[in-house]
Amino acid sequence: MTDFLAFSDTDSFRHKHAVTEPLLSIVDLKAFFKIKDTVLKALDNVSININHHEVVALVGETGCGKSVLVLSILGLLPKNACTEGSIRYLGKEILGIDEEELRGLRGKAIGMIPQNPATSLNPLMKIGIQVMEIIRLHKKCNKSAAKHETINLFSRLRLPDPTTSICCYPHQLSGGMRQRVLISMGIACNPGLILVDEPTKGLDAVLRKRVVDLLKEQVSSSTSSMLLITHDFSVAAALADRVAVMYAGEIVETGPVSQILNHSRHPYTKSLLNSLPGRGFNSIPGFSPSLTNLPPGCKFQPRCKTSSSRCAAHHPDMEEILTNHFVRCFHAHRS
Ligand SMILES: Nc1ncnc2c1ncn2[C@@H]1O[C@H](COP(=O)(O)OP(=O)(O)OP(=O)(O)O)[C@@H](O)[C@H]1O
Ligand code: NI
Repeated sequence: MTDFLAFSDTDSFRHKHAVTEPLLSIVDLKAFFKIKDTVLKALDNVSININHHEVVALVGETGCGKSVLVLSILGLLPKNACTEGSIRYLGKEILGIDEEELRGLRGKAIGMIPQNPATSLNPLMKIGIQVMEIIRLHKKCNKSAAKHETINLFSRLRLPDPTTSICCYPHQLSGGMRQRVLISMGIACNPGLILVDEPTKGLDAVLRKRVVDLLKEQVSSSTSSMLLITHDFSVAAALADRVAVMYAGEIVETGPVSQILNHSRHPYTKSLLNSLPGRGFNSIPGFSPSLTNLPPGCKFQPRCKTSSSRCAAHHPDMEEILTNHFVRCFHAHRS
């Protein structure tokens, strides 16, 4: 626990370390699930940095490993998972640290806004109490100060009538309100890094815009960085500085948001963008490979229209084709 005292004062620690090192640095992260006699490779050598005050969007089809990446950062993977590699937060290794140290990290240094508002709140507890508990745990403040902060947070997130809504139970709230309660829990302690899993999933257009605006406000009014998982490129476009595209457990392209949206070089990213309603609605033929039986060579090759024999035999490395724009494709230069 002592090792992580630095996390309890993230801003001053961050100041000392200036911007010389990333806030979060993930290097060659692997995550496997053992299922009977087979091994499912959910993450395969994932490397990604998140810099200070930066929003990185992680996009990719269902099952490609986005949530597993977020859960591995917080040490929340189930027991049948094995991990290898390195995850450093402000220079300290956090992969494989013990539960007590993780508790000191979660919520305070790294906040999480989980994927499912319907199952992520305790149905038997008033929502105000659930938020106050996080504040009291990490800020070591008394009940009335935590209550005051919770009301402030709720009004910042425009939950109607914050002083009465803190006494509501989750079932008394609409889906959009529950989503805002989860956002308030994720940002309650002003963490250095906020992990946000599909914040707009299942919301209508109006609520989607409201949630995006709230997250935008949080990023601009604090020093937080964000790892944002989304299927929705418009959410990435509205919030992210950088986009990382995942396919079958690995990152295949990363770059500044405008570069990825307008000048992507990986055939998978291009196909994803072409499958958007505004860009032709062309679904990607074929399916993602089974993570228990991955093809040799490039994992996208079986679905790729521009592949060559080299792609089927060899696995491409990430290559920087323009400043800060990395692509895992032998043919990135030709497009
Ligand atoms: N507890 C588990 N045991 C076994 N396999 C798992 C477990 N959790 C996830 N997986 C597998 O790991 C892979 C990645 O799952 P993950 O939930 O990270 O996908 P995702 O990219 O978040 O998808 P979605 O967009 O649907 O949320 C999937 O093949 C999934 O079936
Ligand atoms: Ni997920």
